[in-house]
Amino acid sequence: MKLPLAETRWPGGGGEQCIRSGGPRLLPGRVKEVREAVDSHTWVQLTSPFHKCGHSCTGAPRAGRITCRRRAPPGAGREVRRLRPERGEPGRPSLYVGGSIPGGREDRELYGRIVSRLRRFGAELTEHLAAADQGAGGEEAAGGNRLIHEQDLAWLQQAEGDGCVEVAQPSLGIGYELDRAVARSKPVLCLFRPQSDQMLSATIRGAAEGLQVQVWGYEAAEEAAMLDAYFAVDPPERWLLP
Ligand SMILES: O=c1[nH]c(=O)n([C@H]2C[C@H](O)[C@@H](COP(=O)(O)O)O2)cc1CO
Repeated sequence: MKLPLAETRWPGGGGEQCIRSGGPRLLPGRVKEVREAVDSHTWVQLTSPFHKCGHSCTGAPRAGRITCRRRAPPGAGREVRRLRPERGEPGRPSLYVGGSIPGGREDRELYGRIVSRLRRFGAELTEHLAAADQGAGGEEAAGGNRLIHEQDLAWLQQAEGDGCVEVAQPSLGIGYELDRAVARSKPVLCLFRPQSDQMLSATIRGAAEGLQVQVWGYEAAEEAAMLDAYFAVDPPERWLLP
């Protein structure tokens, strides 16, 4: 996936803030990445504000930015880092959507329709699922697989509204996400297309339990009606704290 937030800055330019290490507010997996970014005089986008500076800071740190004002060695700062953007919108319940990446590229348009319908009900956190430039190998994110895993789980945790997973394409990743969602008591709608020529795992069928995990059969082109019906009964706003 090509991410728009990857940028390069020369240290010392334009009033950026300075930081030596990420500090305790960073996801643990990102501390190394932040240190590397500082050392290589690149900058990275973070999801939370911070203020832990070993150099001289000017003004208030800006949320989500990190840079180093040390003198750059020749050639430093040219690396373009590919990062995942911040997700969610204040005041709207955030929703998680999952679907197979390696097995589901032919369903990308369907995933796209699910993602855009879900936006009616909340801020969608995992829209990269339907990204046009996403190959079967998945994303290329700075920080690699560990970052993808940690950030997906962070988004899952962040989701106030229900999760929605398209389960027609067998996927270890979806099974894992479903388990994590259940462990965190997040309601999940699993959408399965009986006409997909796939067998839905009995374990997933058997995971359906009351309101928390629901498994619905549908046909492609019915996804909007399914989501409307699901959220009509269980609007995600109820998950927002007052
Ligand atoms: O690059 C990725 N980025 C990513 O967010 N995922 C997550 C989102 C999907 O809901 C889930 C799919 O898992 P799998 O790749 O095993 O089909 O994993 C999966 C990959 C690559 O497998």
